[in-house]
Amino acid sequence: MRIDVFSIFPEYLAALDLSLIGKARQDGLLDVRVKDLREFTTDRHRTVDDTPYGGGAGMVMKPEPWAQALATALDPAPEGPARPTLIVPSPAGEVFTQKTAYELAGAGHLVFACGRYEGIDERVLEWAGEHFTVRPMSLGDYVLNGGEVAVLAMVEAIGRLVPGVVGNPESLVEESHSDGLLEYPVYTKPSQWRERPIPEVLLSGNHAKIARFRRDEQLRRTSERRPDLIAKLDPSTLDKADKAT
Ligand SMILES: Nc1c(O)cccc1[N+](=O)[O-]
Repeated sequence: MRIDVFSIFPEYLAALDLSLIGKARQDGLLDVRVKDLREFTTDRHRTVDDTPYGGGAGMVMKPEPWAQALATALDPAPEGPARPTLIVPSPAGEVFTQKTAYELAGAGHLVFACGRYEGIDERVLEWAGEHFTVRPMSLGDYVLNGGEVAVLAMVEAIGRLVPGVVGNPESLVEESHSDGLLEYPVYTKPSQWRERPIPEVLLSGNHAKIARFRRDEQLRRTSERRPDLIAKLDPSTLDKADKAT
């Protein structure tokens, strides 16, 4: 998978050189290219913003640097009909979820445009629609100063699902949101810590009982912390035993 990221703060994306994503880049599983938007300006001040038409506070990102930058993500031209997906982190975007991460993990080429200030001139997204599948995307309903933090989160969530990136694919199965529920609590040695024991069933060696305990904990946690997810559950994901809970 090729991933292009454009930002006026490319050093913000240095975290993509680390850990799992960093290793996937070294192994050639992810081809991540971070570029400074200011490389695509033409004036001596490397200007990327200007005042908003219609007035209002703040500045808006100029269209031409973005068009020049995004055009480099189209080189070499996509093979066949598949168009790169342009993700624009924005509070006005669709909500990014684990389902989105799985969907995008299957894409061949993702491009991320990190907006700053009051945002990117809307005509950039209109122009980009001729060359990309454009998807404004939000991590949640809160305000950030730019898209870089969101890109770090999305690239990690997507990248780890690309085959070969995570050593043991099994570890992807029982995670929060992988089955629509929150993950169960985990414990490790010592079995007694500051007068706190671990749930006894985990020492039983009875795999069926342990599985039941973990499933019950998932349902309990999800009901307590994210009742909205329970409402969304596909009834088929609840097996007979769950229904008996
Ligand atoms: N919420 C927000 C923002 O305020 C600015 C850029 C990106 C996001 N987001 O992805 O959630």
